[in-house]
Amino acid sequence: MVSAPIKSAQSAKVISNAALKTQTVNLTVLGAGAWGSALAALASRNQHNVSVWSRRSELSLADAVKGADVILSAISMKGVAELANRLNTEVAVPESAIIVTATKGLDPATTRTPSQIFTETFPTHPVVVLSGPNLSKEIEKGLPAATVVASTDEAAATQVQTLFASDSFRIYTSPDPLGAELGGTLKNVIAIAVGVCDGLNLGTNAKAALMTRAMPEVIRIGTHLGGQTETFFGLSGLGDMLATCTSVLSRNYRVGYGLAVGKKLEQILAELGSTAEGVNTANVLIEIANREEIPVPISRQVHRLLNGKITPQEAVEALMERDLKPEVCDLF
Ligand SMILES: NC(=O)C1=CN([C@@H]2O[C@H](COP(=O)(O)OP(=O)(O)OC[C@H]3O[C@@H](n4cnc5c(N)ncnc54)[C@H](OP(=O)(O)O)[C@@H]3O)[C@@H](O)[C@H]2O)C=CC1
Ligand SMILES: O=C(CO)COP(=O)(O)O
Repeated sequence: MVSAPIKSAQSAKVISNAALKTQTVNLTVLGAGAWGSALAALASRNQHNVSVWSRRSELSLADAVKGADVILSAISMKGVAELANRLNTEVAVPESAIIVTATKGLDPATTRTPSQIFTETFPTHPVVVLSGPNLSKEIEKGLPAATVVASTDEAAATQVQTLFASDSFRIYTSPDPLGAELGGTLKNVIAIAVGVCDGLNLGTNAKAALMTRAMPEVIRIGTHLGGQTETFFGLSGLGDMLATCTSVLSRNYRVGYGLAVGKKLEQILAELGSTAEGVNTANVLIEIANREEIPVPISRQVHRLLNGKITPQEAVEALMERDLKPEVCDLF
């Protein structure tokens, strides 16, 4: 399955960033966590009008989205479906507003991605996915980073690109929202596996093998769900996998590391105090893999580990003892 063709015919047109930056955009960020706050700061630095809403804020959702040109959701996956429903039924979303989603997860009730939820809820609005190797703590410090804004509406993707782009945040557009979103989502489960690998001190060879063998697994399930193969080799796929699997800043990596050094999942999550989407994603991913009969050996061991069915050591043994086979990538 491939993504729908892009609506706009501007693919060859080079748009002047300088010209677009002169237009001030009214941006509403929904979610005042680590990622929503970092993205709001990037847009503020570009002189846009930014308001940030969260379920704890005094600002009502209706007031937050009033007059918005762009509405960006950066809340945890568990709240996305409810938020989309509230936006649809309780408030007046401006007709021409672009909806951007920066959440990396799968809906536990329906297995849908955030962009699928927003597209189904707001079929007349352009929906853009923002996803890439973006550890928010580094971005907050102004360290250089790159990301992808992906949409079937190329003009909308270009507008979002301009809204956030700066000398320290380089943004590429893509016509594959599902691929960009799924790369960022599925790698969280792999980051848990790599955290286990490091927590058990299994060495660099093991870590390289794990990340490399994770690629066909991510591509197999990601393409089955509608992403394009090449997207998984880009910033939002391989790029995000490398960032998340090799940084102690990653909360998903820290979940795996903590389990490997003998902590309980509940304790690790309490200590994190923020979202580690890979825990929920592992459950939804295994539901999909079982239903569609897609082999996901690494994610399956992560799922068993998270659900207390095996120890970290047993998870490693289960992976090493699989039948021997040729390397040739069994992508589909
Ligand atoms: N941090 C990062 O480096 C990056 C994170 N992401 C993704 O962004 C998303 C958010 O992550 P992050 O900001 O780090 O997480 P945080 O835990 O820091 O913040 C989560 C935000 O979501 C809100 N939220 C949680 N549940 C609900 C709900 N049921 N209804 C409404 N709002 C809710 C929280 O509100 P409250 O404060 O009231 O609980 C908070 O504003 C995740 O999907 C993550 O994978 C993507 C790229 C980088
Ligand atoms: O998605 C991220 C980096 O791109 C953030 O990773 P964690 O959610 O594991 O911290």
